[in-house]
Amino acid sequence: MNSQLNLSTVEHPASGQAPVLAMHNIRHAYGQHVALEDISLEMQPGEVVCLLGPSGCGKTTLLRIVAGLEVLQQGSMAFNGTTISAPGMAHVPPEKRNVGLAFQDSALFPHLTVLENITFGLKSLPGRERRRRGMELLEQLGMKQFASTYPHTLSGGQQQRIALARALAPEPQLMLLDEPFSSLDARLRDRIRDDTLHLLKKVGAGALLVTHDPEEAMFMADRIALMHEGHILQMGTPRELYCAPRHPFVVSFFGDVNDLEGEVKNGAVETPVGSVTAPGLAEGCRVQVMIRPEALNVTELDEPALHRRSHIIMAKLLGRTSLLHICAHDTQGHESHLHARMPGVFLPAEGQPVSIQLDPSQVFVFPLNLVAAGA
Ligand SMILES: Nc1ncnc2c1ncn2[C@@H]1O[C@H](COP(=O)(O)OP(=O)(O)OP(=O)(O)O)[C@@H](O)[C@H]1O
Repeated sequence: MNSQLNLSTVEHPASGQAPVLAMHNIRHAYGQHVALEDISLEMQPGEVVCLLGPSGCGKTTLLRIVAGLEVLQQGSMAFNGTTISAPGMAHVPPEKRNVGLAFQDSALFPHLTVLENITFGLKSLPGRERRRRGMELLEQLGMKQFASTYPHTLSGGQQQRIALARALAPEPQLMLLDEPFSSLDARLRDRIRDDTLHLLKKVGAGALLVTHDPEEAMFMADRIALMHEGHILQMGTPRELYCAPRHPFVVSFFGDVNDLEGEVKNGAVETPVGSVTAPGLAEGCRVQVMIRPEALNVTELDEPALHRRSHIIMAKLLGRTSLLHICAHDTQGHESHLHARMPGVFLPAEGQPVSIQLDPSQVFVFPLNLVAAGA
């Protein structure tokens, strides 16, 4: 980092080691449109953090602010305990930030060999050392044999891996990746993701990765920041977000869900698939009950088909699981259309009466009409 820049230092007595990235109260607007509001986030060295959320929620804007491609408007940001952006400070350009950038369409230099592409950012090192570092990265990617070939002879996936190695070569304190796998077909994407994760962990680089794919975020991330309309709605490990979501949006973003309404009576809510506890919610409170399809364990009943019993509407094989459409009845006879997901091939006939057991760990209760952002 440029020592001539007037950078102040932030102390982090709790961990002893300053976070590789610390952002506090970032706000960013394009004209009248507020793209980010009240964003605070810290990353520890070597940590992979995913910015996850639907299109337009502000992921790329946040990454661009970290990279220095957008000028910070409000809030502050520090790298390794050194404040790099804050009100009144001069903008530090991307090339002075010691970050590695890998974007979806990161193009390689066509007139340079693979090795020359990788060592492009290592001009300050002696020739032998540059070559050693470049070959080491190629070896880690299993692509040593391509050192002297030109990019146009490589497949899209191989080019993607070389672009990643080029960004990693100067040993940046932080890698910034914006949907780096989205231009690849599904099979290749899985492999490159896997390679990328192992390479990041092997070299110990921290990475901030943008994706709109929850499965990709869970695969890659140590922690996920789930964004919605310019806010971070919840930040935590994949397990925390999936198993202890703090907002209905977090539940529904991770997949299909049965969405029911009810009222808290004696600390619980009655649903067509049984009673669900509602800890911390007031008596009489109207609630949203979100039940993942995996929470419903369905068994066929050896009884005559009767409409007023819960029964199968349709069953579809999806591959590793079967999706059941069920007409479920509560004790008052109200009907609900529910989805259940069962492992393997389980395809009961239409009209088959069923009983349904509920796995409470996959059921989430929230006060009705919880406002999305900032809740
Ligand atoms: N240069 C710009 N000028 C004006 N508005 C912008 C600009 N860039 C982004 N926006 C708006 O800011 C909001 C956040 O955009 P951003 O690209 O950060 O979202 P995103 O979550 O990365 O979306 P996507 O996944 O589609 O890339 C959107 O409403 C977008 O239309």
